[in-house]
Amino acid sequence: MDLTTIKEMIRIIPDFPKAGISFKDITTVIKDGVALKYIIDEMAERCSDRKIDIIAGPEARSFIIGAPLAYRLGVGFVPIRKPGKLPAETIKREYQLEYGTDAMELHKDAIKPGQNVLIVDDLLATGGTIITAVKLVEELGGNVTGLMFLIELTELGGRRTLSDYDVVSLIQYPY
Ligand SMILES: O=P(O)(O)OC[C@H]1O[C@H](OP(=O)(O)OP(=O)(O)O)[C@H](O)[C@@H]1O
Ligand SMILES: Nc1ncnc2[nH]cnc12
Repeated sequence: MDLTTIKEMIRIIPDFPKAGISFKDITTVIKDGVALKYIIDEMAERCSDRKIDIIAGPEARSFIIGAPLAYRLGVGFVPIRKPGKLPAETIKREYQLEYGTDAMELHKDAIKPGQNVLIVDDLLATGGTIITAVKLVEELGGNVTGLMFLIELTELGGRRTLSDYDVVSLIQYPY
């Protein structure tokens, strides 16, 4: 298995969920056990020189990658969720998507001040989702040590939005 093969396994759906969006569908990767193990191991490898106390990731697709990566690194995983899903006291922020607006919440006791937090997601597009996740984590006093993605859409400016942070992506699309 290698990253070229993983890229070939990603299914591209034109005009989903609306006209002009070239949707990168990772379900075709994660249904393959060898491919899923490979991407998690590859991410773990790229974390080896970092201090990570906990991983956080935004609903929903980051959960698929973030939880096994946390297990592999022997740390915990914290979900950042769409409004109304987390049951205890939360903090909340609104953000813009490539195709709409939304909001996310984080439990107030999810991160301890000073904890080193790796934020994970399946895909970096405009960076709107992840910068919101970063702000939520930082609001609780977390130290964001890195941002890890399976896919980066390089022409949508995510890296510019996240220029203060260490961004790692396994697969890039110039589209
Ligand atoms: O960099 P951005 O422009 O913010 O876009 C990237 C985000 O968009 C997708 O999630 P989506 O909001 O579609 O939600 P889902 O994970 O619940 O499908 C993807 O999983 C990222 O979280
Ligand atoms: N083009 C895209 N494909 C899959 N997920 C996305 N999230 C934001 N943009 C996306």
